[in-house]
Amino acid sequence: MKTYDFNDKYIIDLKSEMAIETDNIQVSYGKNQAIFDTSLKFPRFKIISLIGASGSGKSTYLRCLNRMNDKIATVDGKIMYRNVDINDPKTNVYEVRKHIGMVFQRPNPFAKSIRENILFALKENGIHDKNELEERLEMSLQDAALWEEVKDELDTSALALSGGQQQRLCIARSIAMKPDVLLLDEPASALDPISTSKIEDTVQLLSKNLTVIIVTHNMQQASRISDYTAFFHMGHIIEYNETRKIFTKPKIKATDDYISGDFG
Ligand SMILES: Nc1ncnc2c1ncn2[C@@H]1O[C@H](COP(=O)(O)OP(=O)(O)OP(=O)(O)O)[C@@H](O)[C@H]1O
Repeated sequence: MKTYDFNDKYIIDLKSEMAIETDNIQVSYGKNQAIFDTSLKFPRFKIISLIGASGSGKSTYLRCLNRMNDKIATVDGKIMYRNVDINDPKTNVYEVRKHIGMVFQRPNPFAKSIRENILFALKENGIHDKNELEERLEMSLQDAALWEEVKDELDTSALALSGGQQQRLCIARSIAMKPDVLLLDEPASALDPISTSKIEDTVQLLSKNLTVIIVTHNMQQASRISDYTAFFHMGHIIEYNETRKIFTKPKIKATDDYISGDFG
């Protein structure tokens, strides 16, 4: 296995308005440190891919951004969202997740109707106005490119949908809350190429209104859809730059080896 100097890194200096940023994040599972000193800034209305080999820490880092590691790991450092450190234990985690949504690798709709999958969390969060609920239902399904396929069967079970449709329903469920940031953990890895392409189109449309941070193993996908890409290696951020530059002219040898398949 090749070894690389973790101090040899390049992080782009971004100046635009940020949706969320992390300052010296460290994550440990018991004695095992999975993320070291990671400071990254994610600009508003952009798509950012997190890439790296299996076990490099991409999902661990992503999960920090809406406090999904709270019960399984120790997370030190700051995560700034709207001038608030959301990693502070005093910050209400349910409030955080209203603004920073997440969709996982495997579609996980509730065993309820398509309609209730969208409306459940809204009602739980105190939205009861019928017009508002109907509006959010249609808006989120439209934005997740699912409306035309399901508008006549909103009261049938979500579990009857195909895997790709279920994943778009999970995206719709997240965006119905009108989050600022959407975290996607390999959302298309369990899907066929046509469903994958629909998810990619959806993600690109969504970035008009929110910031998307996506973990992907698929480098073509990262280069097709993202504005910026962050490369992780063994828990260290090695390179963060415009996607075009990462894939055409990486500045760091480890990144170059990874994207050219000459790694490990
Ligand atoms: N729940 C957990 N408990 C203990 N260790 C974990 C847990 N989740 C991840 N790890 C460890 O943390 C490190 C980073 O794993 P992580 O899943 O974040 O990497 P990844 O880059 O997302 O990998 P993959 O691409 O395979 O999903 C690995 O050493 C992994 O074994």
